[in-house]
Amino acid sequence: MDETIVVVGGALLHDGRLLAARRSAPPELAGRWELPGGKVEPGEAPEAALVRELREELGVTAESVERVPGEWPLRTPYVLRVWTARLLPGSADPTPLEDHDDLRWLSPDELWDVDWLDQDVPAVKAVLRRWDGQDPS
Ligand SMILES: Nc1nc2c([nH]c(=O)n2[C@H]2C[C@H](O)[C@@H](COP(=O)(O)OP(=O)(O)OP(=O)(O)O)O2)c(=O)[nH]1
Repeated sequence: MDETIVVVGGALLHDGRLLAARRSAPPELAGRWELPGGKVEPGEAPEAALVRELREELGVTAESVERVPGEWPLRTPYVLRVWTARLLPGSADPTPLEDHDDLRWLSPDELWDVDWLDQDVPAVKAVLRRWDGQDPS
């Protein structure tokens, strides 16, 4: 039986930059940077969960674009899957409403300026590979 619970991460891309969010909780993750998102609820499509989480956490209206290949284990039973996403016309600018206390739009050459959660590092590398066809490895 598959008891995996998917955490969706949003690689929100805008004007050639990726949005990184600094967690404010729980204490063991606070201060580290991640892709905004959260747990998929029972019966919910991951793309819908991503749109919901981006609205709740950042106050934006966004849409998912495409799945970034790969899956990254978090603490059991969670796994991280990532979709690229974009802001829809008329969306508010992202604001750290819950779970985060800082946001940064990072250009490709700034991506490693922030202290990503360990488990997000391979996910961000996968995003970068899709982005402009670059391969950072
Ligand atoms: N959103 C997100 N969570 C991540 C990432 N990397 C990572 O290890 N996590 C962990 C942190 C949390 O333990 C878990 C997701 O929890 P969350 O707090 O963001 O999800 P949620 O909004 O649905 O939370 P809640 O309803 O339980 O409060 O996955 C990431 O890139 N994005």
